[in-house]
Amino acid sequence: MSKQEFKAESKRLLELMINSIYTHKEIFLRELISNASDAIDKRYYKALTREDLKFNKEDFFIKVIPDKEKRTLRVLDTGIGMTKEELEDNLGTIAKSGSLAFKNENEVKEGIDIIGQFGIGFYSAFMVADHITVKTKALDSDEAYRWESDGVEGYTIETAEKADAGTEVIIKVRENTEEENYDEYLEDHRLQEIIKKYSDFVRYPIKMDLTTQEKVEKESDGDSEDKDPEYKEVVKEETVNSMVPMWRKNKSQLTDEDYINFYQEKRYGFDKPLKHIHMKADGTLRYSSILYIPEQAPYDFYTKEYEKGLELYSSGVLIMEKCPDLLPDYFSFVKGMVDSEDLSLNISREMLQHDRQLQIIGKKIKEKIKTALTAMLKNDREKYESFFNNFGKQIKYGVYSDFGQNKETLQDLLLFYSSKRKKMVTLKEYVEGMKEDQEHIYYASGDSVEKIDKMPQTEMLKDKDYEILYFTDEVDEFAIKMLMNYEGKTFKSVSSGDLEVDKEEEKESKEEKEEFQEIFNKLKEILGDKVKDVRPSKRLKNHAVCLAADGELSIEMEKILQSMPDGAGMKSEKVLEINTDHKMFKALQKHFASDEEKVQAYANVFYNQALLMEGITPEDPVAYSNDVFKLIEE
Ligand SMILES: Nc1ncnc2c1ncn2[C@@H]1O[C@H](COP(=O)(O)OP(=O)(O)OP(=O)(O)O)[C@@H](O)[C@H]1O
Repeated sequence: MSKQEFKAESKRLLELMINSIYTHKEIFLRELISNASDAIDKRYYKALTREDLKFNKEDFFIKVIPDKEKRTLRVLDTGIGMTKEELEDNLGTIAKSGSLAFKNENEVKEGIDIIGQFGIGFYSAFMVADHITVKTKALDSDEAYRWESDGVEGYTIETAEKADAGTEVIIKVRENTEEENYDEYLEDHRLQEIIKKYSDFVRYPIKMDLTTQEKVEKESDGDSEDKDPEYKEVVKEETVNSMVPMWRKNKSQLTDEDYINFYQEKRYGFDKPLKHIHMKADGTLRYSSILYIPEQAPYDFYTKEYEKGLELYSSGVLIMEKCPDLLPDYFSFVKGMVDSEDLSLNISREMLQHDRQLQIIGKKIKEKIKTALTAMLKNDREKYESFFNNFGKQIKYGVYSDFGQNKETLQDLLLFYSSKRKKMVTLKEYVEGMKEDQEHIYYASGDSVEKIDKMPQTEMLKDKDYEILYFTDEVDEFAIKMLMNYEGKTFKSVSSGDLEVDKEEEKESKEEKEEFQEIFNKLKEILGDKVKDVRPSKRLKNHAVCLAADGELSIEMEKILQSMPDGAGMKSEKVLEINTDHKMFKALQKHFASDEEKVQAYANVFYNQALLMEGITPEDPVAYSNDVFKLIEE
């Protein structure tokens, strides 16, 4: 059986390829510039390997020249050029990459960054062009050639005139359509913008003739100021790209200022970064990265609109503006870039073929950020607290999310306000400061430090000199529940039914309960399902009542869950605690045997007062108010 070759309808294939591979038309310029840069690289390589060739860096550049009248855009280079055969081979065969062949044939050395590998990029120019001309003269050749094509009907090659070696690609820009504005590819500022975005770190200068306004110098009559200055348009050749990628430089060559400038130039944020991390890896997977911890959270940071990610470059050419896979969610505030020459790109260069490489880089990045934050916490507490103020919530979400997978990584980065030290403390610091027989890490939840400070439930612990951590973010208690314990110490809410502070006092409290059993039973009967229990309190000193919660769900958590669309059914097991030494309890005792109506009012007022102190509105404010009046009327 004879083997048949596949036949391809090349016209269709070309059309398909051009219009379905790329998401953004503007990348055609990135592709042409990358080809030009590859061509110069090849010439540089030849110069390294041949004695008779010199490579004077200044002579090698890429130039981008738009012409609005002719609707042409020219991209020229002083690279290696192409012979007639190479033109046929490389531009006449789709998916044939002369650059990949060059890389394979030559042992490409350090300092050469050949980008092309698929043999596709060139044709992306047909997304914006209806006709392309390539004029080229190969190094060491006397002949120049012109390749022309309008994309669908094939191409022609004929001899041409060209003085020096190199290539000039002339694209005839399409006319605007209703959906598409092609004129922008003839505008200086737009071209500049595209070059900066994708090709800023191409190693050779990308030049453009740019028009600027210059003041006309007039004959002046002494020192009077020119009230009516005249300007003229001046065209100057300028280099548009920055060329040297900062991340390739050695750290020792760079100052803090350089890193700040880079952050601002790249518009990673409008603030100043708190810290930068510059890393390079030279193992099997080579990459460099500059990461920043910003000073302030962007306005949309805690919204769904915020997109995390790092810029991803392949050999200095931008592949992705925000590559999310390089950052875990809990470090989503980190900005910066990664450049690697070892990425396996897909043909559009918009994605990677394997995410394994990203996983490896991402893991290292995660470790570096953690190390940097830990060092900041240790060596520059003020800076760390400012960081935590902005991004701490994200770290807490990190502890809580993914079923607590990352809690160990993150637990030592947490800070909470301490009742005792009146400042932020780490969990480690809390545990180190625990009283000898203290078993739990105590915390109190509320809207603000000020409000928590006044919570009746904190009275007794403070009195006995226990330290309490104040949880003011909604996520705090959820995160801590996920953490379960820290260095073997479990977390306990000041509102929990059983504080386990003083065993002796607890015994007393039991005895007391027996003494007032009848009253407490009655109160429970009146309040019904609203509370799980009514008990005498030992934690209260000056206040009459408070709410405590038995079980896992605290009152604060219930409030948060209630505000969520599907959290309405979640209820905490509320316990009404009453201070039996308080005047109000004594008043209740007085009426207990004689006035059923008053006892009802007391029960409701006690309960609703406790709710109010938790920031919860009574279910029936009118009934509550009437009950209050009933009690003060005498
Ligand atoms: N300006 C140029 N100077 C010299 N050779 C060029 C130039 N532009 C293209 N070529 C040749 O044409 C080939 C095909 O280019 P094309 O852009 O289609 O693919 P590529 O750059 O090899 O790969 P990729 O699709 O990954 O960009 C290149 O490999 C190179 O050999």
